[in-house]
Amino acid sequence: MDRRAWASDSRMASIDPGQTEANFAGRRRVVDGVLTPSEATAPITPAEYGAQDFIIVPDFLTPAECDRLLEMFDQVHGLVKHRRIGIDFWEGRIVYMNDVAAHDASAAEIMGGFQKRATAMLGEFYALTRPLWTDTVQLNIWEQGSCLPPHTDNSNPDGTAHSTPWRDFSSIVYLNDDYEGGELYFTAKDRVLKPQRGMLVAFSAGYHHEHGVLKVTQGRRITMPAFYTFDQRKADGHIYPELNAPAPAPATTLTPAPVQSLASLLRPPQSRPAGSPLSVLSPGGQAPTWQPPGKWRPPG
Ligand SMILES: O=C(O)CCC(=O)C(=O)O
Ligand SMILES: [Fe+2]
Repeated sequence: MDRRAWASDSRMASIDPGQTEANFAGRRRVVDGVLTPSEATAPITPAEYGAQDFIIVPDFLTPAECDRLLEMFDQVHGLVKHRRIGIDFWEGRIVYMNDVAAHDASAAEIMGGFQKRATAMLGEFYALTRPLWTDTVQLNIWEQGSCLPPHTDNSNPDGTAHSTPWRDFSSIVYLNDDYEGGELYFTAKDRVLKPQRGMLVAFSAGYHHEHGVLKVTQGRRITMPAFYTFDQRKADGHIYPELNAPAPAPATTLTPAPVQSLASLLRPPQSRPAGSPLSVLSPGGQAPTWQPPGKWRPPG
């Protein structure tokens, strides 16, 4: 069964998730984070923000909210940046929402609250008819020189298996804009978006919204990305603690599976024993299962 669901007049109905020649052409324009513009390449101007088939909200967060999260990032990043997550590209660059929670519960609540707002916005904007779940919300650092080649958040260009195929939508909130470069480039549209502090961008995960981050040429770029799915099994238990409630054990179970405490769920994911069976985390098959933080797998 197709997990995805939207109204017949949804913007999604006219969005083709497959790749076209425009994707190939757009990807060829970006080499090592440097865009060689075509004659048609153009910025998305503020006057056009409301006219896109994806969400751009310039003032989603206030400057004070951005500052609070930037401060949290700086405090928590120092504590977690030496931890290995197993994905070269993202090593030392991710602060998870549960890292923030372990340090300051109220700041984590800000992240969770923003996610719920962004989820509701996606539901309304794309006239979705089934609930959408956030699978991770993070703070990311993009140091000078970093970039991200064009990609979708749920598929590899060559059709090989992707590490996060369940993702249906993505969002990014930009927490600062005191850097150079770091624009978001949409290959199929051949348009460039300049992030602004406090801005929310949210779009569908297929090739129609294939995107890359152009090279940060000066300063550091701090973002709050999140990814969404119709598949409740991938929902982040830190954002939806209600999903952690154990389901009643079936009457025939002689030795019930151990129920994981909230405190242990709040540990950073990598502190769970490698290879621990996911069924232990979701005794009733309803609670979310932890997934590796694969955001994007480099091609090949
Ligand atoms: O930071 C951005 O603007 C986009 C990041 C992104 O595409 C990703 O993390 O998958
Ligand atoms: Fe992405």
